[in-house]
Amino acid sequence: MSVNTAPAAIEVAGLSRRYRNTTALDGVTVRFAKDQIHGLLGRNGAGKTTLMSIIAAQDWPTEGQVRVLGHTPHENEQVLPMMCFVREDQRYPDDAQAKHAFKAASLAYENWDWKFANRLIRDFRVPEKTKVKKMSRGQKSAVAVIIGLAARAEVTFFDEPYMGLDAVARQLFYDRLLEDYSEHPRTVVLSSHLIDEIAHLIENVVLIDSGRVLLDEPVEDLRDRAVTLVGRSDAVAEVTAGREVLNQESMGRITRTTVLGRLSEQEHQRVRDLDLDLQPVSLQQLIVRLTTRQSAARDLNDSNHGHGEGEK
Ligand SMILES: Nc1ncnc2c1ncn2[C@@H]1O[C@H](COP(=O)(O)OP(=O)(O)OP(=O)(O)O)[C@@H](O)[C@H]1O
Repeated sequence: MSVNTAPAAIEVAGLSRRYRNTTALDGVTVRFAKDQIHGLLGRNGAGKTTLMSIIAAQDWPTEGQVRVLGHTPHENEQVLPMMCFVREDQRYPDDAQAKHAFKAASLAYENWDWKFANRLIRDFRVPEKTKVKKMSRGQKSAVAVIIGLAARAEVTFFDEPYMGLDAVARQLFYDRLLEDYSEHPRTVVLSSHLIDEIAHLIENVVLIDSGRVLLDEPVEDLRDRAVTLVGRSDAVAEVTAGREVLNQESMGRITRTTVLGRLSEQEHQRVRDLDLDLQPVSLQQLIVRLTTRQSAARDLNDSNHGHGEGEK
């Protein structure tokens, strides 16, 4: 596994957040490298929003430390304008129209780019003079996404920004994010359930489950953990024999199988001899399987060691 040696934009150590009956974060230690796009993934209720809210200083931890660009973000006037947190349930004043929301953002973020913002407003067809409160869910998401992009904050969090956006608008968001990021590199943390849709954008995956980090790995390494083989069923079965199968589909005599593990040089040769196709692995399938497997192992470990007693 390669180690991410880029300097950290965000460093989180031993972070916990407990509510009365819930432990939303449970000793999270993780770093997000500077000027990269990170995917923050996990099932519903895993703790993604809580983690981003605490890093963005919109919530307080019960325990642990956070540093953003070398500073403690909470009540820190120096760091707060460097961060932009885009969330679906963003509240705006009752009378605020979209143009007021953009104006407020332009004043809050020193790197705000009006030219880019106006282009995005046209692209997403945002009715600027409509009150945000009266907008459709997709239009509200578009307002939030435009602010997140045009702010060009040094650290930007997009918490499931696609909620309500149709397929065309989502693609537009991915395209504009990638284009603008390549011209103006910055640190982006993107939480999403549509893993395969964002797979080409993200360089690093942080996967959390029940408030703990299950996986923190470059996407490239993650993809290397499995292979997908397509071809004659008997030939695919020969090469994949004895391996853990993540996914299998058959149509007539053709089978498409994804298995865990790398192929040896010998196996690669066999793949060529048998005329099989090697295809990229679905990150979504891989992550779903790893989440299920690792959280089951952890639950077993916890029950053996009595972890979590007294919390429920
Ligand atoms: N204000 C709160 N009071 C009590 N419990 C909370 C509060 N906020 C979050 N939680 C709980 O903390 C846990 C983590 O929630 P969080 O919103 O961070 O998850 P998430 O990974 O963002 O989920 P989703 O993908 O569904 O948005 C959940 O069990 C949630 O019910």
